Amino acid sequence: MLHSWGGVDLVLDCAGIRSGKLFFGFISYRPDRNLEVSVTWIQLEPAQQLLQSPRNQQSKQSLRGVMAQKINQAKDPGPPHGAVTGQYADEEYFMNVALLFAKKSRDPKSKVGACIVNEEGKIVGIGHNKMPNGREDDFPWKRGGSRGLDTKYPYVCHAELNAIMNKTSVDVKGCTIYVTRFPCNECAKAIIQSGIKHVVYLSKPSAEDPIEREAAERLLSGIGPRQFLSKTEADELLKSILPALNE
Ligand SMILES: O=c1ccn([C@H]2C[C@H](O)[C@@H](COP(=O)(O)O)O2)c(=O)[nH]1
Repeated sequence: MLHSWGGVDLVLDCAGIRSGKLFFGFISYRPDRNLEVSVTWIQLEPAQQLLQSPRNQQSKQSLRGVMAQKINQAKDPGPPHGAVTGQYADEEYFMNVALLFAKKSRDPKSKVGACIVNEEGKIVGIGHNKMPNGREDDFPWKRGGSRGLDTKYPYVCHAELNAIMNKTSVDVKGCTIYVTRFPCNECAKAIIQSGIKHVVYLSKPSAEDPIEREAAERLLSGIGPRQFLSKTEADELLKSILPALNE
């Protein structure tokens, strides 16, 4: 995509999200000089606003996080929250670890996985939703609106809590938690109390209990949870918003 601006030809090359804001990178190119002069990051608008704009409703599902492939191709200007060093491919890797652990869950309906990563980019905790240790066969996996004693809800230990409890480091202060599902309000409290500073989640299914969801949102608002985007989704997002930029 070639644009001309003040005698400089600009090649739109990459885009990404930093701290919940959507950025576009332009590789500037002067015909009289060498290719690739610089990469500039321009903040456009909060990503959530972009997701909600009617123009982008059709791609709402795909507007869910980071434009990973493009970012991987670009030189990484730094970690999104100061939590992960190195390339953005790390993000995909950590979310995949969380997904791998979700697979271990015996919950027939909702398998959740979590992976805690420290500021050096090392995994220091993993967990999935499971019944309490040693009591794995003692409680039902049944669902039920009433959430009574014959359902899983009063017994199951959530993935985030397990990841925190399973930590291999002294503490998880300043860490990032990659979790396959938006945390509930109880996990939000555990995340905050443990000192985890960043939350990256994959899916956000509609909540059974809107009060609990709202509480989770409020609790995590200080952390600014961020939704993860796969490589494919990132490319879709780029494609879907390019026409709008060219209007
Ligand atoms: O933050 C969360 C929220 C939920 N979970 C677990 C607990 C249960 O095993 C399922 C939720 O069951 P539904 O059938 O989808 O109601 O997910 C968790 O680990 N972390």
